[in-house]
Amino acid sequence: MMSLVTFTRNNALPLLRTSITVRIQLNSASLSSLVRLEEKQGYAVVAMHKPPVNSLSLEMIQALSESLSELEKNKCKGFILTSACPGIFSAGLDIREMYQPTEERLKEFWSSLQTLWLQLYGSKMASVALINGHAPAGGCLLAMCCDSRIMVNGKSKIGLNETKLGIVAPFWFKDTFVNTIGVRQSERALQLGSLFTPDEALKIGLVDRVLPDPEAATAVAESELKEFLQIPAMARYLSKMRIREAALKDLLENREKDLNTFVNFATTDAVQKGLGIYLQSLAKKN
Ligand SMILES: CCCCCC/C=C\CC(=O)SCCNC(=O)CCNC(=O)[C@H](O)C(C)(C)COP(=O)(O)OP(=O)(O)OC[C@H]1O[C@@H](n2cnc3c(N)ncnc32)[C@H](O)[C@@H]1OP(=O)(O)O
Repeated sequence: MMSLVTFTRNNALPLLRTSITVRIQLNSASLSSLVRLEEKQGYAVVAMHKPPVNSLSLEMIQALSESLSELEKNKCKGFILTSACPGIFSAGLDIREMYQPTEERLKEFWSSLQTLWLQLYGSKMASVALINGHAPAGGCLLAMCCDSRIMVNGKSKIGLNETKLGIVAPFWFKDTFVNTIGVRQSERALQLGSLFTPDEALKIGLVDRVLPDPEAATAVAESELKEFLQIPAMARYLSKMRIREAALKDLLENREKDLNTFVNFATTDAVQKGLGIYLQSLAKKN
């Protein structure tokens, strides 16, 4: 057993009740640095660190889940979700998990993603996504689960581009999208698989602020999180649930069905062929 996540204290006045270093015991020796947790004054920074592109493999998804559980266990009030990989927030689901998979791993992969979404979208903690790079598909989903999104300006894009890969975002991705940018924008963007520049994302409400550089974005993310944390926690959380609870309930009640739908769809010849071609196109680029 090796630690997957290290949680390092660097502040003298923590709200989080942790010892100097908390190590979460998980089941693989090779996963020790996928998520970096840093304790700040009154909140935490959760930084994804799976170079080159923070793709959401099974292990990465589980590492994020474990990190959130650890924060909850330590009564953390809020966190900033960001990336420790320059230029990339997250490239979304690891396509290799869905390409020529074993059924067992594919099921565990999807079930872990469901768990992460339920945890993040329904979190009692306040959260801000500091989007410091590309955020397609699953990367966009992670950002949308947060209470606020601050994006660094530049060449990065954000959106749900699943249709471009010949796949379909599941209903709970769609629900998260609709709750963020509304029905009309979602219907159009989902069909087209649109990826938005920071300014375009700002215009449709997919992000809340665009800042010129990572330093400015970090400062704004911190002040944004502090603003959320100043609101009485229960009132803030229940208000958030007014918007999110229907979507959360829908997945909770239909997890098994959603899992079967995903496995059946992902393993069709057409999807496998499409994913293979997409992977090749990514590799050719290099
Ligand atoms: C199947 C049933 C329905 C399922 C519904 C699923 C819902 C959500 C699906 C997803 O999240 S699918 C993932 C969608 N993501 C993308 O389309 C992004 C693809 N990647 C890119 O566009 C680019 O990599 C980038 C993020 C813009 C970064 O570009 P950059 O030039 O910096 O890096 P690359 O050279 O392209 O990539 C480096 C390296 O990483 C590999 N890679 C990139 N993205 C992924 C990924 N999502 N999964 C796995 N691997 C990925 C890429 O192939 C390169 O590998 P090497 O060539 O270095 O081996």
